[in-house]
Amino acid sequence: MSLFRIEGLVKRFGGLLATDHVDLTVEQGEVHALIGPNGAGKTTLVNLISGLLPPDAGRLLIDERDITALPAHQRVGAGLSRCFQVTRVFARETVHDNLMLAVQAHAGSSMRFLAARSGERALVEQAEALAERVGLSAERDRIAGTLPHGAQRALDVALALAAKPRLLLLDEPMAGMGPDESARMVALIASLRSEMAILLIEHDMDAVFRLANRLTVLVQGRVLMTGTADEVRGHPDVQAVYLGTEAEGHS
Ligand SMILES: Nc1ncnc2c1ncn2[C@@H]1O[C@H](COP(=O)(O)OP(=O)(O)OP(=O)(O)O)[C@@H](O)[C@H]1O
Repeated sequence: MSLFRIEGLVKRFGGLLATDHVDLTVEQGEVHALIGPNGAGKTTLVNLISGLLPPDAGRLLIDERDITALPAHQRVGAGLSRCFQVTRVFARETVHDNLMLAVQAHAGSSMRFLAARSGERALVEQAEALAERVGLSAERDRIAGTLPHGAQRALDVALALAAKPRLLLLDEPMAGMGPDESARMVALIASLRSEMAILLIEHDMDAVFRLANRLTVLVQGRVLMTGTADEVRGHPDVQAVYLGTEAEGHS
């Protein structure tokens, strides 16, 4: 049984089929990459998954629970957490305060039965554990907006992890990063794999091929193929349609 399943998903914009009967599964412990040339429909699919857009047909299931009709915020409760291409970090707050806001927002009902002081302590411990998880413990008291870009993206991942997701949706986590920052983000994503399923949308093909157990290639809204890195690399249609455009300077 797949942790996450997309069945026959369709999205039309007027006469354009931006999502054309897409089927896709993500297994527990898997990094599944979604790739495709510009305009293939990756952003539309991400918006359908996170609930920012309603589909015209099809279903989305987490652990066999149908989440198709749930609004975005309720999908988080169902186990879906998203990192954004545009970061949602509060730039004027410290790293620690950003994390405290996130863990408070997701504190379960069990917290309400704790005395105020031990409840607060438990939240602080969670915030500190998240900072450590993404390598930001030393930056605890830094104003988030003053962190280097890569560290801000790591903080964004930590904010998504505060929801304790079963499926983490990463939308171009390496965007705008230099090689060192990318390498750190690759290591971070790899370290999360055992705890959750990850759907990764990323243009950095080195990172994708290093991380992904399977890849789905999207072209004009349709799934061209799903396979391992070797299967995708070796597929003549992929080389023609996708990697060909990549070599011509697609970012
Ligand atoms: N709100 C909208 N209204 C009309 N057409 C749209 C809308 N959003 C996306 N499209 C169209 O749907 C198609 C898929 O776009 P989408 O942004 O999902 O592609 P993408 O693979 O994410 O591309 P990129 O890598 O450039 O972000 C494109 O042809 C785009 O012009």
